[in-house]
Amino acid sequence: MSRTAMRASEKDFENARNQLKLLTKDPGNEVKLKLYALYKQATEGPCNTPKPSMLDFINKAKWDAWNALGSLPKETARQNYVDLVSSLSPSSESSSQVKPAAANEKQPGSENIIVTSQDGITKIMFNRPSKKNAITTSMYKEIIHALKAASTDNSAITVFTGNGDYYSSGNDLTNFTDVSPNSIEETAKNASILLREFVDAFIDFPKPLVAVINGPAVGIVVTLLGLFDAVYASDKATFHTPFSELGQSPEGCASYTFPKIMGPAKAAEMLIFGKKLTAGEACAQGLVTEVFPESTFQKEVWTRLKTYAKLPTNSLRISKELIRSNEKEKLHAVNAEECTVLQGRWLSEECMNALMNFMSRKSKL
Ligand SMILES: CCCCCCCCCCC/C=C/C(=O)SCCNC(=O)CCNC(=O)[C@H](O)C(C)(C)COP(=O)(O)OP(=O)(O)OC[C@H]1O[C@@H](n2cnc3c(N)ncnc32)[C@H](O)[C@@H]1OP(=O)(O)O
Repeated sequence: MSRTAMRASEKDFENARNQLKLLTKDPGNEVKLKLYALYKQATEGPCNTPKPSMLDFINKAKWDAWNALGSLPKETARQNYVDLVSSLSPSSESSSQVKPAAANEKQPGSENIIVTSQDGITKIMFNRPSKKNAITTSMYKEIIHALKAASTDNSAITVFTGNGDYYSSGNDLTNFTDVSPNSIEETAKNASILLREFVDAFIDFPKPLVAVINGPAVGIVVTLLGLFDAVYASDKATFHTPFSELGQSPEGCASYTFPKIMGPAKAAEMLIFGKKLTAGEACAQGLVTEVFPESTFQKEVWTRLKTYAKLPTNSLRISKELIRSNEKEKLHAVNAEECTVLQGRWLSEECMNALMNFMSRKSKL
């Protein structure tokens, strides 16, 4: 994807407002309501007016759309507004990146992350099977962008999955190996900033987020699961967070979500001692919603998700908001703390030795 994650400035926002006035084609009521809601959220914050009566249809629809954004931060609303306007303008070079979802529409980007929208579901797929779907620096940025686009597209739910035998082997360990000794500290700082923004995008994601775990999952793709609303796993999936082995520490808010989900003792076995769980064990501990036999996994899960995606979209968002909103501030604080700690870990001898071990194993030294 050409556009990396950005924060829209006041100027971008103003430009988007002007660009909207120049539209020649009516974008339709649904999009207009989204624009209205994002504009109000960006300028006034969360919905702060009394709910109109049931019979005041137009104002009620506007109020519902604004209210559905819950506590979405003003900055995110501003960015989403700019992205949505840009997607409506035929002259915009980035228009295809953030279009509202249409049937079987594939969004362009690098081939390592494939984003498609169909049947009310936006699917974000790790597509680097020869490297077990390890996540490169540009993939982190593409995922942030894909989540921002999915938060305002027409889909009801957003699903992550992997192509090939792995869901993902987590962070690409070579992200850190091409760094010159003089720029190690700067790289660690930049990585910490990117990681924080990446995890923030999951914390703030307003629609139901589902993981379809088609195979083994390692590292950050496991820790993030505590921020998902449903996790469906094939019985050949495993869940592994080998942070101590790598001289690192947990991220993705797992230091907070895992003890809450599975209790501190089980969380410690995973996050401190790196115990790998089978899908059945992860389900018994509450990290996974349901496990399916590999032979029927894809069919059963996608059939179910298509049914869920037909549910009223505002209701889905509002229910998610009710479940998650009280935790958001805490999660952002946990994320910030984990990223600061990791920044220090990446500079440690323990971490550098672990990366060297991985590289020497690769080069068969
Ligand atoms: C500004 C700087 C940018 C910074 C970017 C932001 C950083 C954010 C960091 C967030 C913190 C995240 C933490 C984690 O995710 S920790 C987990 C990291 N992952 C691992 O430790 C897994 C490492 N891989 C393995 O152990 C094995 O490969 C695996 C068990 C997954 C599979 O083993 P198998 O024997 O079946 O297959 P191969 O090893 O032969 O793998 C096939 C090829 O794929 C390459 N591969 C696999 N995983 C990774 C990986 N994580 N990173 C890089 N490369 C990977 C493997 O090397 C093989 O490649 P070749 O065919 O070229 O040898």
